[in-house]
Amino acid sequence: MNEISRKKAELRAALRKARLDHAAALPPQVSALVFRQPPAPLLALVPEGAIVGLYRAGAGEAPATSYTRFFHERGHTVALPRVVKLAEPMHFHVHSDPWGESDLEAGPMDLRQPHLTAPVVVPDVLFMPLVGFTERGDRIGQGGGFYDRWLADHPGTLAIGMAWDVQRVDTLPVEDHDMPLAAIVTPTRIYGPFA
Ligand SMILES: Nc1nc2c(c(=O)[nH]1)N(C=O)[C@@H](CNc1ccc(C(=O)N[C@@H](CCC(=O)O)C(=O)O)cc1)CN2
Ligand SMILES: Nc1ncnc2c1ncn2[C@@H]1O[C@H](COP(=O)(O)OP(=O)(O)OP(=O)(O)O)[C@@H](O)[C@H]1O
Repeated sequence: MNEISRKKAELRAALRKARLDHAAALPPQVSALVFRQPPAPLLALVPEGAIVGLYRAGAGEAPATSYTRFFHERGHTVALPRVVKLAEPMHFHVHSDPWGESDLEAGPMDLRQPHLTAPVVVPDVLFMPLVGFTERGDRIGQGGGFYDRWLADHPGTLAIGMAWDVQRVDTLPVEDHDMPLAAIVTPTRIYGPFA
């Protein structure tokens, strides 16, 4: 492992803990209100008819289900990531039932994901979970490289991060393969859109 990877692994562990502790400490009446619907400056980044990729949050992650239902109700095709093996790329599959989630199955890491049979799509706008971020739009994720590889393969997609405020750090080690974000939303702020 090189120096940067070691540093990233350390940061990831600390930030994952901060994220989990923060989410667990939120009073239910607060968690019910945050990330309810995308704020107007973010909505302006989502063209009519755009395919919108989101995620099914795991423990501690910023919840994305309300945004998913919101875009689905507005007539957008919504999609969620599906991962099979670490070595295989992640794909986005149509999520047809954001209210009942009857179209999801158990995936790795306790994540729920669409079945293999749901159509694969390429989101125009992608809301993604962060482990850490900077106010300039640098990000660090779970460490699988799934999002970095997917974004490298789909440079036309606009990437928006969702996070708790406690996940912000002053600087992150950046490697050549790291793909920056177009904007970040937290319960209190919007960072970007970056030019
Ligand atoms: N909500 C949500 N969905 C998401 C992500 C995410 O961060 N959040 N992902 C963001 O990437 C992808 C899933 N990421 C994954 C990352 C690692 C492994 C994995 O198998 N890791 C270990 C096993 C660890 C364990 O089971 O405890 C391994 O290295 O073998 C699987 C999926 C797609 N969906
Ligand atoms: N475009 C790419 N092509 C090939 N490998 C990549 C690419 N992007 C990232 N990787 C590999 O993925 C692994 C994890 O990368 P990194 O530490 O940046 O994770 P991360 O940004 O936290 O993960 P993610 O992108 O899933 O959120 C690294 O071993 C890296 O070499």
